[in-house]
Amino acid sequence: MKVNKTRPVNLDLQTIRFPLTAISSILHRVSGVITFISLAILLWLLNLSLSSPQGFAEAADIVDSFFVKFVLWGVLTALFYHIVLGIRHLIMDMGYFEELESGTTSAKISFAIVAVLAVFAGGLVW
Ligand code: HEM
Repeated sequence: MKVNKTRPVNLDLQTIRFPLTAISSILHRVSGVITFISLAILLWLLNLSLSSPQGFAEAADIVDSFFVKFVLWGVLTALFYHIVLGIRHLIMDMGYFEELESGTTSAKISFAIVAVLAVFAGGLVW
């Protein structure tokens, strides 16, 4: 087969820019995996806190550190991201926001909603 050697080739990763819709999609997968992994840890923590008064004190002690609170905030934010962008996904499955322009706008609006929910998550954790 004859190959056209003059066709444009772009392998310079520094010049490749992902569109916002692609970034929102990748982060949706990442947030789903984070939610899946953190579920086991959160269920273990819930079980510990419900096991006995000492268990509750132990669980409260674990959560009472900046690092753990920061991780909990990240987990909650990932869950909010997954839910908000998941709902956007389901709306797109119904045939809306499928064009580049409306898809980019809906991604921006979803990001803004997640930012508000991330602040709310911070209020819950601290
Ligand atoms: C425990 C809760 C949840 C976990 C662990 C979870 C995890 C995941 C994972 C790992 C994926 C696969 C992502 C991929 O392969 O691209 C996924 C996809 C998806 N999730 Fe969730 N999810 C949860 C809750 C939710 C909720 C509450 C919604 C509601 C909006 C939702 C909506 C979706 C949608 C629409 C997809 C498909 C995305 C696509 O087709 O690319 N998920 N989820």
